[in-house]
Amino acid sequence: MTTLDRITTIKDLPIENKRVFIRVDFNVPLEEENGKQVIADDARIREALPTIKHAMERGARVILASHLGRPKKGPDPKLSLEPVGARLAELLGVEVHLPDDCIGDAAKKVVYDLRAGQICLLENLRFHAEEEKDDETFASQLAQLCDVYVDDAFGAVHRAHASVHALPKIVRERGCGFLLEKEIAALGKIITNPDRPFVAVLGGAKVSDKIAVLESLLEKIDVLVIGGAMANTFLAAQGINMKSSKIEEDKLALARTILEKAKDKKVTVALPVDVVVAQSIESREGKVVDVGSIPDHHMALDIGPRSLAEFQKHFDKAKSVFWNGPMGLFEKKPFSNGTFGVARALADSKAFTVIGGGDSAAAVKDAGDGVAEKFSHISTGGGASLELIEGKKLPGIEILRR
Ligand SMILES: Nc1ncnc2c1ncn2[C@@H]1O[C@H](COP(=O)(O)OP(=O)(O)O)[C@@H](O)[C@H]1O
Ligand SMILES: O=C(OP(=O)(O)O)[C@H](O)COP(=O)(O)O
Ligand SMILES: [Mg+2]
Repeated sequence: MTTLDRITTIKDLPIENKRVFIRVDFNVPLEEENGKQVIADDARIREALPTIKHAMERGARVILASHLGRPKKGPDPKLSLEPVGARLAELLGVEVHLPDDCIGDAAKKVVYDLRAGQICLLENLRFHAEEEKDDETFASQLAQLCDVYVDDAFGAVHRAHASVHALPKIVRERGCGFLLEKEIAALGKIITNPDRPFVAVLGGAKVSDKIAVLESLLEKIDVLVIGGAMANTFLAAQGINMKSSKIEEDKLALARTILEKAKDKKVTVALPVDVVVAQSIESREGKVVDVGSIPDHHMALDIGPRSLAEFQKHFDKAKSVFWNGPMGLFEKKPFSNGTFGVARALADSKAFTVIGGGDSAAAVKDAGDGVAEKFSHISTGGGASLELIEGKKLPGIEILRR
């Protein structure tokens, strides 16, 4: 079981007057409004506040660092952390300094000028390809900025990336923040000893990342409910023509293996029987069709009402539910019913319900008044909580141990 054994918490780290690098997960969902990037849900910023405030109050010179999105090649103004810095400044009521690069002279200038209790937010770590390569030279450039390393980026601890892995490897004074502690404590029960039946609900768009997790997840669960873009690949793997839907062609064989393995393990798999389709993600309305009857040039963008009713039957019997990944393109109204329907169904269920993921967490908050509050735990990490439940050791946690 994952515990925080031999991991120092920020409370016990010598941070007074020190330069303290806090890795946060400020990878917030964004919406474009009149050509500007606007934060759709600031939960990941709010959840990091206890650690940030603690460091400021103890007179640390605080250096926050995060990734945002998946920039393809170098700096991308649409994925700048600038709006995040502005929101953070509002929430804290202090100035947040924003160097325009996370390493080099731009960063050094801002960081070395910080006084005790002051705070800066480095620009998107992924503007450097070295971040995702866990590059040691890049990590040593980040290390030049700080004396102490704190990881509070729960949503990114499953990534062996430079700011999560190579950097803490070389900073002797290292530990975790309050959010990481809180997440591990809250997820503990569902990781080690979930009440059964245990239902996992998987959706979302990060199919190639998350499909591999399903194979070992089958060892832990009784029912696997699949929706969202994840379901498209599984339906295609069963020979259904998904037409223009988003499919991961190179994962079809793996999807078949998972379905076979589920049969062997007597894990029930529920896939959509109907979907909401449209010709493009910009379409203003969708049409409900059976999965076998998707019209040419149409793509599946949500689960349909019959699927929701089928999924509900599994939720009614569940004692524990873990959900990661929306059931469709819920950000657009015509394709939100499946996700909001599952959210409402789980909110009303008697099971221990955990939802994880930046987008999933945002979705339950949009699902209606009082829905989010009825979940037992809303985790800031999707992939991270999924891999913890799967039983994996996560690089960002393991590297913090003494
Ligand atoms: N059928 C679909 N087609 C296109 N996008 C989808 C579909 N289903 C889900 N999505 C998208 O998946 C995204 C979230 O995926 P992911 O990041 O894996 O979830 P989370 O952040 O909760 O872990 C959402 O932006 C949603 O619009
Ligand atoms: O948003 C995140 O994960 P999630 O979408 O699984 O919740 C994390 O910030 C990790 O991002 P990544 O999957 O681009 O490495
Ligand atoms: Mg996401």
